[in-house]
Amino acid sequence: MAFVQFENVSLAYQPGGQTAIENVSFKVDENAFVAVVGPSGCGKSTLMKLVSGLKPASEGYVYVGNREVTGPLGIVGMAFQQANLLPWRTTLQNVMLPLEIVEPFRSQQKRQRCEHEAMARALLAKVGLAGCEDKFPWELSGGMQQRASICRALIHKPRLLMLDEPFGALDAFTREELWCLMRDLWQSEPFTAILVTHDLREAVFLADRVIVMSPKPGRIIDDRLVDLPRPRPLELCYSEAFAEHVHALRCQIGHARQS
Ligand SMILES: Nc1ncnc2c1ncn2[C@@H]1O[C@H](COP(=O)(O)OP(=O)(O)OP(=O)(O)O)[C@@H](O)[C@H]1O
Repeated sequence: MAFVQFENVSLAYQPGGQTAIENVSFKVDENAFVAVVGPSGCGKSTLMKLVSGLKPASEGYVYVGNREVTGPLGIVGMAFQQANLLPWRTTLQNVMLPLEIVEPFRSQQKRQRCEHEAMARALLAKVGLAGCEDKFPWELSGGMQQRASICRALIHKPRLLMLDEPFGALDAFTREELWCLMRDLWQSEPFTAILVTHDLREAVFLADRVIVMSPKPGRIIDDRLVDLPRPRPLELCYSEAFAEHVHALRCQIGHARQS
């Protein structure tokens, strides 16, 4: 079985109401990087809620790690468009938050406080935030906050990372910097990643596959293999092969919106 598996999944937010996503089936292998794109309102965030167990399916089955998802999963890390750091906690304390909640770290908290803190400091250093451990979120730029939020999503070494537009609110240069950061984090210690994005270049740069969804109700209309070699330098974004992938995705979404 694949690491994430959807079998004929539909979800209506209101019982008997219109379906947000309909009859969706796909598989994601362990340690793959998959992007989900589609027009606004097609159900991308809904898909994330179903994978992470925040919403149950109205019909069909969702499996993660060979088990049916029946509630919120501890093996998931999440990052969103807003960094959502807690303003009363320092950067280090924000990054350590999942270790206070997720097992087995929660039970080890008192005995292994020093080890946990060292893990958080090492991760912050890896994303270029050494020296910011004691700063509060409002003392960090948007890009730095998002780096910290990615550390918080990864600190408990989740097997699955869910990314819902994490770079959407950043300027173009910072966004590209964070693409490279995400690429390097994933390559150095692979995890399964599902990225929701409106940015087709971002999807092609980071993902092995791009799933394209139709407008409401969301259905999968394409599952595109991105066969660009890894490791991928930023310069790849200016190659013909890269442009072809982006163009094909743009055409598909354009057609889906019109129909
Ligand atoms: N909590 C909710 N209650 C009722 N309807 C909802 C809820 N959340 C989302 N929807 C509806 O489900 C559909 C899919 O929404 P979703 O947020 O998954 O789309 P999306 O593709 O992520 O959109 P966007 O790209 O604009 O962020 C939309 O029609 C939306 O109005």
